[in-house]
Amino acid sequence: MTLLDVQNVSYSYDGIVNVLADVSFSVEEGTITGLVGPNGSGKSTLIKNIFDLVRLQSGSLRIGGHPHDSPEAKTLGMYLSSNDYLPEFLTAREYLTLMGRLFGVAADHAEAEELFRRFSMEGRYDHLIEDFSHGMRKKTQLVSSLVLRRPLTVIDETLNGIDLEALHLSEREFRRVRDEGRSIVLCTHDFAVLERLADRIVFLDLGQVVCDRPTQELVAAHGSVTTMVFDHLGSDER
Ligand SMILES: Nc1ncnc2c1ncn2[C@@H]1O[C@H](COP(=O)(O)OP(=O)(O)OP(=O)(O)O)[C@@H](O)[C@H]1O
Repeated sequence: MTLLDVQNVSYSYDGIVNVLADVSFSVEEGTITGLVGPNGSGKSTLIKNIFDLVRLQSGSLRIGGHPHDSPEAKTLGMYLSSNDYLPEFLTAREYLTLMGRLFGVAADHAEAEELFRRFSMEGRYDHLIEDFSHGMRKKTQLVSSLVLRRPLTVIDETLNGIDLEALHLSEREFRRVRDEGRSIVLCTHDFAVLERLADRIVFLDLGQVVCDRPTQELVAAHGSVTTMVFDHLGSDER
């Protein structure tokens, strides 16, 4: 079943230049989708549209069949932003409690503490986020998404800044999320991660979807995601 449906979305910040131009794609339940594109291609703008952080100007966006700006849609999707802004005056436990209340679910603190241990943050769950390093904040964001189990999680560059051990664990956890029938949209410039994880790649360039294909098919045709991107960037059609 389709979990996220993006249809003909265009967006302009200034009313002159289209940052997104007629973007359409969909995300099925139980899948990992890689969202890739050069700097400034519109990935974050698209994500902001999906989560109603900027007002949709044209096209349609549905999450779980609900209009993206409805309360129903807003409980289904979680967005991990590319920055590490978290409420510094809360402990990690308080943060997860708060996030759980926003989504209307009870955070499983025992599971979160266990994930903190596995993410090499044992004993830090009751510490103020203010004292956390950049990587620890990123891992706190990841733990919150893993514990709160939203059907759709959009991860915008959150894997930047975490160490290899945490990346290894994250990949394992993301596969578990997929096996449980939930979906992830992973926005990253790390194509090796996507080749290992993503079922499908959506490539955005200059605000348009120029490739939307299963990863295996794409790698079979081009050799790698990097080659596909380089081929496109160097092509005459651009
Ligand atoms: N608040 C804003 N006001 C005006 N223009 C903006 C705003 N945010 C982004 N833009 C512009 O929109 C375009 C797309 O930016 P966006 O952040 O969506 O790209 P991106 O693909 O996420 O880039 P990156 O890989 O660098 O994060 C860029 O030209 C950017 O300058």
